[in-house]
Amino acid sequence: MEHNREVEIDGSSNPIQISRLALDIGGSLIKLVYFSRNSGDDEDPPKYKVGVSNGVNGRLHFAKFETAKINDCLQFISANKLLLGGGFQHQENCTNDRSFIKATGGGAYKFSELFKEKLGISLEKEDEMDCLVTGANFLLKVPFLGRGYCMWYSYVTVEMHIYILEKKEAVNQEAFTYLNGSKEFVQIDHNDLYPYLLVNIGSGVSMIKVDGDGKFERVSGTSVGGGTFWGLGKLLTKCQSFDELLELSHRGDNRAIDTLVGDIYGGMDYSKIGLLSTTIASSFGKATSHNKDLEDYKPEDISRSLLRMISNNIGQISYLNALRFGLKRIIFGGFFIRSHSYTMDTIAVAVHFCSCVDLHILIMNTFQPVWSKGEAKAMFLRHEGFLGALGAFMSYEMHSLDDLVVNQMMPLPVNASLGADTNYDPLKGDLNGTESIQCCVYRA
Ligand SMILES: Nc1ncnc2c1ncn2[C@@H]1O[C@H](COP(=O)(O)OP(=O)(O)OP(=O)(O)O)[C@@H](O)[C@H]1O
Ligand SMILES: CC(C)(CO)[C@@H](O)C(=O)NCCC(=O)O
Repeated sequence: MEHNREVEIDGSSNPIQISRLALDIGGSLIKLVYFSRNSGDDEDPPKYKVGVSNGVNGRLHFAKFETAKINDCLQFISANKLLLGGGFQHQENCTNDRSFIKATGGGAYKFSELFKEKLGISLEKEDEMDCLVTGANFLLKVPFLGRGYCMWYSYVTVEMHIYILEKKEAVNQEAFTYLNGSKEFVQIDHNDLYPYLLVNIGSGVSMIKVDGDGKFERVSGTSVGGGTFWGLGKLLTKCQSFDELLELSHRGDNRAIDTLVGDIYGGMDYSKIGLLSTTIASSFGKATSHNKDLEDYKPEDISRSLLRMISNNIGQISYLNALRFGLKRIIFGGFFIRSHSYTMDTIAVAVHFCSCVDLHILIMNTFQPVWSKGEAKAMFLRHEGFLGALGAFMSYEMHSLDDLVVNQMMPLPVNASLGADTNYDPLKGDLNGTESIQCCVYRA
């Protein structure tokens, strides 16, 4: 039986009932997902609410912490009383205080004792790949709202102890393509969702062929991932935070460090094999220069070059795996992406055009792929970093994808503005980790 108690987390006098907390404790970041029931005097105007029968209306909240600062996370859970209704109690032990919360990721093993010691709670471990797939399938099945509909979001800061619940209108769309700076939301037909390649870019990268709910196979991976970008970037630029490193990349020019085809070919394209003069021939190639040291390169350029190298590499490996299994859709998740335009652009370009066109031609000739150049589509997710945590959340007892229904059908007020995301700058307005979803949990 679940125990919900009312706790105040929004700094107002309105108590919010927290029920269910799930964690994804990764190599770099800890992700939290928790559900809060709407309090009696719901903040949503009743006229926009949908009558959902037999369900409990509320919000899914998202928060994240660096794994290295796990004590902040423990403090956050404790200070905000997320455990009061946060987990479940084993049916047979209702009267005992043997509660547990669902957790996935390597840290569910590594930090199990710490949670027991500091919070007196057991972590019930869920398989990481399983959770990633469940979370991705859930998000991809969130109904698409075209123009004319909106969702109410609330933003929750992850700064310690401070919660700001602020209502905002936004168009609820989860999956989108990104190319040449242009973001396009995609409606995915639920009957045509599978198979797809899920590429989760965390500290390391996992590539999973998804064939259905709970039907998947991890087909590939690479250790050159988000941890590599952050780790190498920190060493090379001396910057102090991941966001700072990303910010640097905005202002950088990779041509200062990368060797381009044109640098080798005297400014010319190598058109015979499909390489433009502007294509990178060798990432960091110019750094071999004898008369230059690290200090002679700008941190901005280093960051940009590194981001390009890693994103490109992941995009290409993903492309080749999609080609290997004849998959047309590649969905990218994980916190490395951070809705960062340059990262998404680089990955998308690598997937769509696979910079090594000659390799593609070779493969075409050898293996007769079922689709041709550029047909694979890279897609990104708004809640990219929370796939595992969402999956763990949904593994509570009776959760199937159908138990959690996003409460979406809210007609848009006549004068409300649409397309809230078109000028969205990820470095300023962070949708990742701060956005909650209005939803409904059945049989909660
Ligand atoms: N604030 C941040 N601090 C550190 N890394 C960040 C931050 N924001 C984004 N990142 C990037 O996200 C990556 C971690 O992503 P994610 O949380 O999806 O993976 P993880 O679960 O920690 O890793 P793994 O699954 O490999 O154990 C980091 O390696 C880094 O590249
Ligand atoms: C080890 C995990 C699964 C932990 O999340 C991840 O970091 C990963 O997929 N790394 C890549 C390992 C590899 O396939 O080379």
